[in-house]
Formats: sequence, C-alpha cells, structure tokens
Amino acid sequence: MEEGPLQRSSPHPILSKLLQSSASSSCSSVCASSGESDEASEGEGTVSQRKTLRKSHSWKTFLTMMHWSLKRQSSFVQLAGHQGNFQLSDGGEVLKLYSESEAACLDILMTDPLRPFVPQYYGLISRGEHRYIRLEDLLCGLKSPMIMDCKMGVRTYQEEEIKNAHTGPLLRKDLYQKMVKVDPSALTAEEHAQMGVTKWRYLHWRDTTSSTSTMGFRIEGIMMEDGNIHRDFKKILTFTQVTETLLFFTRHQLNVLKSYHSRLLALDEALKCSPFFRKHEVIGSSLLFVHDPSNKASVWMIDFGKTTPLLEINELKHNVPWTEGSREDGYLLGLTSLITSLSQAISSISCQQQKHCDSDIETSTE
Ligand SMILES: O=P(O)(O)O[C@H]1[C@H](O)[C@@H](OP(=O)(O)O)[C@H](OP(=O)(O)O)[C@@H](OP(=O)(O)O)[C@H]1O
Ligand SMILES: Nc1ncnc2c1ncn2[C@@H]1O[C@H](COP(=O)(O)OP(=O)(O)O)[C@@H](O)[C@H]1O
Repeated sequence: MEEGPLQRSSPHPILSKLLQSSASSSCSSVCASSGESDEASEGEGTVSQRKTLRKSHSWKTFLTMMHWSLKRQSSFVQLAGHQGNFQLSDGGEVLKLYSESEAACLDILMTDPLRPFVPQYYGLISRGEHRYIRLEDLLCGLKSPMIMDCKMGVRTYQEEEIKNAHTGPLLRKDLYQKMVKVDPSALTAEEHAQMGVTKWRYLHWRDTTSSTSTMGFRIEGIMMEDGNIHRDFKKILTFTQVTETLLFFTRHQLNVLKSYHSRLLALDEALKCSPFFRKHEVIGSSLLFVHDPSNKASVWMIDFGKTTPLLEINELKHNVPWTEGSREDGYLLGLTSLITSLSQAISSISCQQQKHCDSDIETSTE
C-alpha cells in the first residue's frame, strides 16, 4: 500500500510526446522529405500557402492537445462540499478557500502521526481578494481515477448548531427547499408554513436518514473511471447496502478492496497514537478513497473545516455514542463500520472465487 500519491508524472507523458512530435514536425518542414518533392512541382504561392495552412493547422492541433493534456494532468473533481471553494493550481496543488480552523488543523497535522494520511499542506496563498490553503492535489497525474467521498462521524453538526437552533433561530429557505426536494413528508406543517428550517434541523435530518447516525459514516459521492458521478447513496442504511456499494465502486476487484482494507487498518493504528486526534472533535471530515485502473489504491483524510480543538474536555474516545455536551464524534465507529463492510465485500468475492474453483475442479474430474 502506498502512502504517497498514487502516481506522479512530470512532465505529463502525453505532453512530452507532443513536445517531441512538435519538434520533429517543425524539423521535417525544413528538412527534405518526400512531401516536399511533390510540392516542388506546384507554384511557389500555393506551396507557401499550404505550408502556412499546415503549420497553423498543426499548431492549432498542438495547442488544443496541449490544453487537453494539461487539463488531464489533474483529474481534479469536487465530489462533495461547497461549489466554488476550490481552484486548480500549478505543480500538483489545489487551492481551497481559507478557513482559520482548517489551516490551524493542517498546521498541527503536518507534524502528527496522521501526516501520511493527510494531503500535504504547503501554507497559504492570496489570489485576488481571497486567501487559499495550498493542498497536495490527491488526483494529480492519475488517469481515470475512481473516487469515493465518505463523510465520517455519527453527526455532521457542531454542538453550537443546536444552541443556535434554540436561541434566535435562523430559518433557512435553501435548506427547507433541499428537504422538500428529497422528502416533503419529512417536514412538519409549521415548517411548511414558515418555508424555512434551522441548519441543525437540516443536518440532523440528513444524519438520521442516512447511515451517519447508525454506522458513523455516509457515502457522499462516487466518481467512476468514465467520469460519471453518483450521489444517490444518502439513504443507504444497512451494511448490505454499503457492501454492495463498495463492490460497485471497486468493480469487484479483490486487490483494490484489500488495499483499501489494509490502508484503513493502518489509519486506525495511526489514529490511536495521534495527539491531534485525541485532542480534536472531528466533524464533517471525509475519507477520500482513490484508485486508478492500475489498481493502486489509497485513502486520505480531508476537510477539517469543522474540526475543533478541545478546551474544557481533556480528550475524546471517538468510539462511543454521542450525548450532547460530550463532544464525541463517533469517528472510530464509522471507521470500524467501513472496515467491516470492506471485510464483507472481500469475503463475498473470495467466496465466489472459491465456488468457481470448486465447479472448475468438478468439471475437470467428470
Ligand atoms: O451536503 P448537503 O446536504 O448539501 O449539506 C451541506 C453540508 O452539510 C455542508 O457540510 P460539509 O462542508 O461538511 O460538506 C454544510 O456546510 P458547513 O461546512 O458550512 O456546515 C452545508 O451548510 P451551509 O454551508 O451552511 O449551507 C450544508 O448545506
Ligand atoms: N487535496 C485534495 N485533492 C483532490 N481532491 C480533493 C482534495 N481536497 C478535496 N478534494 C475534493 O473536493 C471535495 C470537497 O472537499 P472538502 O474539503 O470536503 O470541501 P468542503 O469543505 O467544501 O466540504 C472532495 O469530495 C474531493 O472530491
């Protein structure tokens, strides 16, 4: 299992090929070639016109392909989160809109045992009016990556959200509309009349209608190798459904499932000896699963925007149910559920393979 980026290429192989072919094609337009001897029989004007056309055509093709190639250097895609929060940057980085709490977490994480599980953090940068966090692009150099974002923990709201909901609550129409779109019957008559819900009400509803509350994580989205994005996992509630989704995401590939499984076991170990983890309430953070067609696979911890240090509580266990005021987040409950689901997926494939082997032996001995 790799702990660094899955695959890096600098310069991109397609780009270097293009540069080579461009160099050789400009050379052939100067050097004698069979093509040139044909042109020698035509009028000078026609020849130079053709040359110019061919040159401009090949430059157009070159630029189009280079643009395509550069775009392909990063397969960056935003599976979840706030649209417009990210910008692509040079040199295998992504820029995420600055948040003080996330930058503070990343600072600590760079010297914590969790560092191999977190994208590299390169500090801050300003672009126009905004400040950004410079992060390693986890998809840089990958061709056709498959990605899955799992939001971790038994709740995705901070405890202060409950207080906000009780004291001078802000009713949000956008969140009400998101609920109406999914299930209008989930709203009370009063909420329909107000056409608004508090953020806590919305997030709590999301958590209890998904696997978050019961399993300690939920699948936010999956991108397959063809670029198709699936986000219809929010109502998954059972281990069987999660296992089926993992089999779909990995296309039943045993080695990919095994790689993910061992990476999560390693993460579990690192979390247990991480001072950062002991001292922080981790809310709304995701595990980003990434593999590519060569079947290299890795998992990364991302999004520390709602991760906060403990002040009045000494440390968290992360593997016990949450009660208000405890600040427990259930992160380890989610990790255990994910590991169990991966084990189930691995067993089901091993079982199928064994059945195939047995039936092959039976056929050959008949
Ligand atoms: O995923 P859906 O169901 O659309 O709901 C989103 C997520 O819960 C966001 O959390 P995350 O960033 O962890 O994905 C949250 O942002 P916060 O991080 O601000 O809580 C959004 O709150 P608003 O941004 O307030 O709308 C909320 O609308
Ligand atoms: N370092 C990274 N490299 C590649 N993709 C990333 C990286 N960080 C985030 N992403 C992508 O962006 C999405 C949203 O990231 P996240 O940090 O959760 O944003 P938000 O704080 O807006 O919720 C993830 O689901 C993932 O697809």
